[in-house]
Amino acid sequence: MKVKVCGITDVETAKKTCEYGTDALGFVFAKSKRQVTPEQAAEIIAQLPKHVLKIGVFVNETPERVQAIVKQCGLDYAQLHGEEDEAYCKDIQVPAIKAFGVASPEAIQQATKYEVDYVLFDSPKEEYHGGNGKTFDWNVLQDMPEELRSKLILAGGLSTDNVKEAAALVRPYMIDASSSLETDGKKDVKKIKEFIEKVKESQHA
Ligand SMILES: O=C(O)c1ccccc1N[C@@H]1O[C@H](COP(=O)(O)O)[C@@H](O)[C@H]1O
Repeated sequence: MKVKVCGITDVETAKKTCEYGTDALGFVFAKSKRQVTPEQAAEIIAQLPKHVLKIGVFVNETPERVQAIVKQCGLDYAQLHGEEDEAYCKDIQVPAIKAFGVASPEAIQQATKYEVDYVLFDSPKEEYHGGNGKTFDWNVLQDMPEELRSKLILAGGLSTDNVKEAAALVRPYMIDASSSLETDGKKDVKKIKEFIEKVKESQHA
């Protein structure tokens, strides 16, 4: 099972997270406690190994700005975490992940309509569109087509305490976390290391 650590804001944490074996790192360009500028993200990304995926998080941004930031920073994917519709996602012209707030099993039907590389299931939005550290009822994902499951990124309040249970129940392609990997609002490399280990153990469980 793959793992993504989201909300990276400094190069030391990014490098350590790569050393610990993350598959992907997330950089938030939307309104967030973890927001970075394209210039900050580009400077961090330039110092990281190529094999780790770099994912930019956007909320209701213009396609032109998403495309420009993807190019400027060398991002592998744009994570669209707002109300971007099917037409927006079809026309975005960069590799894309569409995020959905999951309140019921209907999220599955909604997600299957989108032509994107991956879908991400998170808890419903609050003050911020994501990164709220809240879980949702994973049981609503029980009857998911295997085709969707194979490109599913599971997020929303995942931590070392609950990730094994979530991974076993949902069996996503990738696990994504941000809030639980912080202490006093800053990424905590000890928590990141433990979390990556737990996810990697999950695939053997
Ligand atoms: O991390 C943020 O601050 C953020 C802001 C706006 C949109 C998405 C954001 N992050 C994504 O939110 C989910 C859940 O994170 P958490 O573990 O519950 O904190 C995850 O996909 C992040 O990529």
